[in-house]
Amino acid sequence: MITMKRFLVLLYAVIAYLLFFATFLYMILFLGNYSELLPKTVNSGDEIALMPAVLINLGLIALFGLQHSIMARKSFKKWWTQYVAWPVERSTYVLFSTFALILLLWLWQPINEPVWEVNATWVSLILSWGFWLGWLVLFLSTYMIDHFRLFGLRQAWSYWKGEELQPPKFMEPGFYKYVRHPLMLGFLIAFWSVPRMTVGQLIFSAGMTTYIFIGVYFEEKAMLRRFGEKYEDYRERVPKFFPGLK
Ligand SMILES: C[S@@+](CC[C@H](N)C(=O)[O-])C[C@H]1O[C@@H](n2cnc3c(N)ncnc32)[C@H](O)[C@@H]1O
Repeated sequence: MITMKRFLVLLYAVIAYLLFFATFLYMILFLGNYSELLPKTVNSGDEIALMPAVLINLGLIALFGLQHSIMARKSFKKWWTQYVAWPVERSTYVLFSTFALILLLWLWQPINEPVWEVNATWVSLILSWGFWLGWLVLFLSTYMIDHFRLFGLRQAWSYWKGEELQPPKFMEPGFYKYVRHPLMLGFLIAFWSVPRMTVGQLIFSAGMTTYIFIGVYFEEKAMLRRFGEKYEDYRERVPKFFPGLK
């Protein structure tokens, strides 16, 4: 019975992870405007009137931001872990984030009016590479802190093996020696490395950038609560997003 329960927990975590991973890959291609590969991208599809499109898009970003922030709060975690057991708590968070992302990608309204369009081939090339560099920085950063814990697999794996889950440790590996938020920096690079920026995509990039700043503010407050002086010292020494910029 216990083995069955452990197996189901692991299965749930793996399914949540795979669903998230597939949706995230879709999002990358969606933002890269790979319309030959996807049924819909950030700029493709039928356009509706400007105002409703802007409001729908802002609403979708706000919904994603609220889900992501509220469910990450300590008080929320305290409340819902009465109903959701610790081995599946993070996976359930990942699952809800995936649903919010699917909704955003599915209901996104294209607004194809260009804001900028880079004509110089070399600048366009740099921006196209920047887009992929951003995702690479993000992906590597997840491994530097703990990819499997971040996406709930470590928790389920510990439960499967009957081990106690160790509390997260403060670390300064790799990119984290140079900036406090390399993962978010990866997002910022990818969101803004756009050779042809439309009004629709600008709403996405600006909206998500705003959310990143808000999310990081709350994350730092939580890190200060958890790690105290250690994190305070880290904040003194290491810049937030840009290496060398205090
Ligand atoms: C989505 S990750 C983003 C991390 C960071 N904001 C970034 O952009 O690289 C959020 C998780 O990373 C953890 N985290 C952030 N910095 C960390 C560090 N230096 N050592 C260990 N864990 C960290 C936080 O506890 C949080 O659960």
